[in-house]
Amino acid sequence: MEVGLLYSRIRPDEKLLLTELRERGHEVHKVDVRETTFGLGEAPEPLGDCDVVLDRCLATSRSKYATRFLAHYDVPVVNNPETARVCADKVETSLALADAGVPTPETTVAFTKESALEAIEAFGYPCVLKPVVGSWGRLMAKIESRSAAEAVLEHKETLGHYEHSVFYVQQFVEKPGRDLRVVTVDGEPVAAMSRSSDHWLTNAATGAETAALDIDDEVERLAREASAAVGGGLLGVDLMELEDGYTVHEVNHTVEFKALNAAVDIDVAGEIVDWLEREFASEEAATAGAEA
Ligand SMILES: Nc1ncnc2c1ncn2[C@@H]1O[C@H](COP(=O)(O)OP(=O)(O)OP(=O)(O)O)[C@@H](O)[C@H]1O
Repeated sequence: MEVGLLYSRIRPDEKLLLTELRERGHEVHKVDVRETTFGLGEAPEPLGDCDVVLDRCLATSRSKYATRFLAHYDVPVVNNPETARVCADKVETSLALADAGVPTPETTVAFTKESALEAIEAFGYPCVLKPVVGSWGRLMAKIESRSAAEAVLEHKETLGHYEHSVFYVQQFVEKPGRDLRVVTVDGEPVAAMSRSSDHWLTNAATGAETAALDIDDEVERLAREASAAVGGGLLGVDLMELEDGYTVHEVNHTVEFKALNAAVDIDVAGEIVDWLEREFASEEAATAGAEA
């Protein structure tokens, strides 16, 4: 297979994928998105010749448009632009999950600080204010009082990027000190872990402790449904445990899996490449890969 890897920084996750692809004899083209331009005609070389391009861009704006261009050139891309569009934006994700009947935390969106304050008061304290675009728990605020709400809203309105004037207010979920991450390929769970922390932010990027997780039927079903809701592909579905069931708070479209790979006995990159081969290798490429 010829695989394009669109990146701006090669993280350990990309290294794992590159190693796995090369060991299997696939030809990999690393393309730095910062040095590439996308026109309306032909695909930039060498992306046009690839059997599949992996979008591993860090910036959601780059992911969103680059995947769109690749689809325009008829080059298969993981993830597809619809998935990237939905997952890159927390409002879109919440709507997609709600439309599909997947349980997700109650959320209200407001466009001024006055109406955001009303939404916060309606949830009561604590509640959560999240940037609509962003990851690694950055700029997420747990709001514990009206005075804190007023201060954060004023900061966002005065100092924030224009996206910060979309106020995404969410119920605070009383989770048991951890959340769950399931990596899926077209809905099929590959591996899962829990991420525990004393901090309310329990994602691995904030230094949470990770542990392998055997998922139950309910988590598997929700991971499948969440994947389908956002358009499928290679995803990280994040869930929190409730007293009775689960709630899906995020679906990641350029999923990091280094921490997961270290936590489980499964070769996550290997499973991902197995899936890429199944989905995107032409018959001759698959044979070449098998012979290598
Ligand atoms: N509504 C909520 N109630 C309680 N805790 C929450 C809520 N939403 C998120 N969290 C906690 O905050 C962490 C980060 O949340 P979220 O995944 O939405 O942010 P993010 O910036 O997109 O992070 P990442 O991209 O690393 O997954 C979660 O792992 C979870 O522990």
